[in-house]
Amino acid sequence: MAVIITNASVLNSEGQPERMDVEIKNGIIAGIAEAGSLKAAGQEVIEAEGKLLIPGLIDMHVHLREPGFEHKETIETGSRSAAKGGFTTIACMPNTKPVTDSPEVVSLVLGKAREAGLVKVLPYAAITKNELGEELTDFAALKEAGAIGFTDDGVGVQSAQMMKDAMKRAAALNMPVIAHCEDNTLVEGAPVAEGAFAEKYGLKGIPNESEAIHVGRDILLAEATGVHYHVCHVSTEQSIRLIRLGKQIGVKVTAEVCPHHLLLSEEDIPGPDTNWKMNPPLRSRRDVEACIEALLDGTIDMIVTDHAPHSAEEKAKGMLLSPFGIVGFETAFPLLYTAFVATGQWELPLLVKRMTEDPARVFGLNAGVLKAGAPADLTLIDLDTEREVNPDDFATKGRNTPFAGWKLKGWPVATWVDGRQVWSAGDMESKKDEAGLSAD
Ligand SMILES: NC(=O)N[C@@H](CC(=O)O)C(=O)O
Ligand SMILES: [Zn+2]
Ligand SMILES: [Zn+2]
Repeated sequence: MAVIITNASVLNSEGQPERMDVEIKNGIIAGIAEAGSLKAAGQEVIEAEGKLLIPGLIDMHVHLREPGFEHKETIETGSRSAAKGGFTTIACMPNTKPVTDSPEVVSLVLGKAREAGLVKVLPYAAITKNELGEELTDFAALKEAGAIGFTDDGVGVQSAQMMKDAMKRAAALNMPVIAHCEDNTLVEGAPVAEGAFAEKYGLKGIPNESEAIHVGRDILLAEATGVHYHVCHVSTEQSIRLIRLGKQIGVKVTAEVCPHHLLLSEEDIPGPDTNWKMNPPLRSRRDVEACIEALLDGTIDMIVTDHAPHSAEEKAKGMLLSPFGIVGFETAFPLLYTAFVATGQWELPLLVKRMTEDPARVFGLNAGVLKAGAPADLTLIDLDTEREVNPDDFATKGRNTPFAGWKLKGWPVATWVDGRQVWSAGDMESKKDEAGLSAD
C-alpha cells in the first residue's frame, strides 16, 4: 500500500519551500505533487501540517561502539539516536573492540545493524591492524565484506610510508581513505587546544599544526597515488588552507566538519568540564570562522557529527584522563538550524545539502535527494517549536554534550528509512483515510 505524506513543506529546485504531497510506495518515493492532489481513498495519510520534509540526513562519521564498548552505546541505541536526530544513513568508525580490521567484524556490524532495523549503517574498516599503525589490513577482503572505506579514526596514521601504501591499495580498489589527522609528536597528551583556556588551567595545549601537518602530508600522498582522500573533523584554519589548495590543483580531497567546531571555540569552555573535551579540540574563534567560511564555499564538503558517546564514569575522570568525545546525533540539525538558518546567516537549502546531497555525492551513495524514484529516506522537521536540549531525553546511552540547556528550534519529528517510519515524536501518528477502499 502507498503512504502519502500530505501538506509537507518541500524545498523545490530553486530552494524555495512549497506545499507538497509525497507518495511512498515499495520503499521508494513514487511521486511528488501539489498539496492535496495525491490523497486518495484507502491510503495511509500522514498529515505533515506544513512541516519541513527533507531527504534523510546522512552522517559519514559516527561511533556506535559495538562490538566491545556496549556500555557506551550499541548499534541499536546508536541507530535509534540517529533516527531520532533525523539521520537515515550513518557510517560507523572501526575503533571498536575488536577493531573492525577483519571481514568478521564488518559482518558482525552489518548483522547487528540489520537486527536493529532502524537506519542504514555503513561500516568503515581500519587501515592498520588494531589501529596500531604497524601493519595494513586486508583491504580487498574488507571491501568484499562490505566496508565502504578505510580509516584509523581515533588516531592518526603516524608513518607517511604506511599511509602511502594504504592509499595505493585503496586506490587500486577504488575505495576512499578517511583520515583522522593528528601528529602525535606535537600533541604529547594535551587535553585541549592551545589558547586561553589551557593557560588559565595550566594544561598542555594541542597546537593547530598537529592536525594540519597530516592534512598537508596526505594531500601530497593523495596526489601521488590518485586516491580519494577524505579529511575527518577539520578544525583548523591551516588545514582548510591546505584542502583549498589541494582542491585547486585537482587532488581528490574532500572534507567534513562537526557542528561543535562551527559553533564553539576554546574561549567558550566554561571550566574543567569534560563535556567540552573532544578530539580535535575546540580551537580559536579564528578557526571557527575559517570552518564556517570553508563550509559555505564548499572547501569543506559536508557536516558530520562524530557522535562519540562515553559513559558518565569515563567522563568523570577529569580533563586529563577522561576520553575525548561528545554525542551528536540528536542535536546536530537543531543546533545548526537555530544558530545559522534561523538567524538569517545561512540559507536553509545549504544546510540541508551539506547534510544530505553532498555526503551522498562524495561517497557515491544512492541517497540524499527527495525526488521520484529515490529511496524513501525522509525526515520531517518542526522548524517552529523551541525546546531545550535535555540529555536525559536522549536515545543514545551517552549524556556527554556541551549543549545541555540550549534552546533550539528545528527538531526532527519523524524519520522514514526505505519508506518505513523508524521514529516519530509521538504526536505524529499516521492516520488512515477511511473514506474508501484500499487503492494500492
Ligand atoms: N572525536 C572524539 O573526540 N573521539 C572519538 C575518536 C575520534 O573521532 O577521533 C572517539 O572514538 O571517542
Ligand atoms: Zn577522529
Ligand atoms: Zn571519530
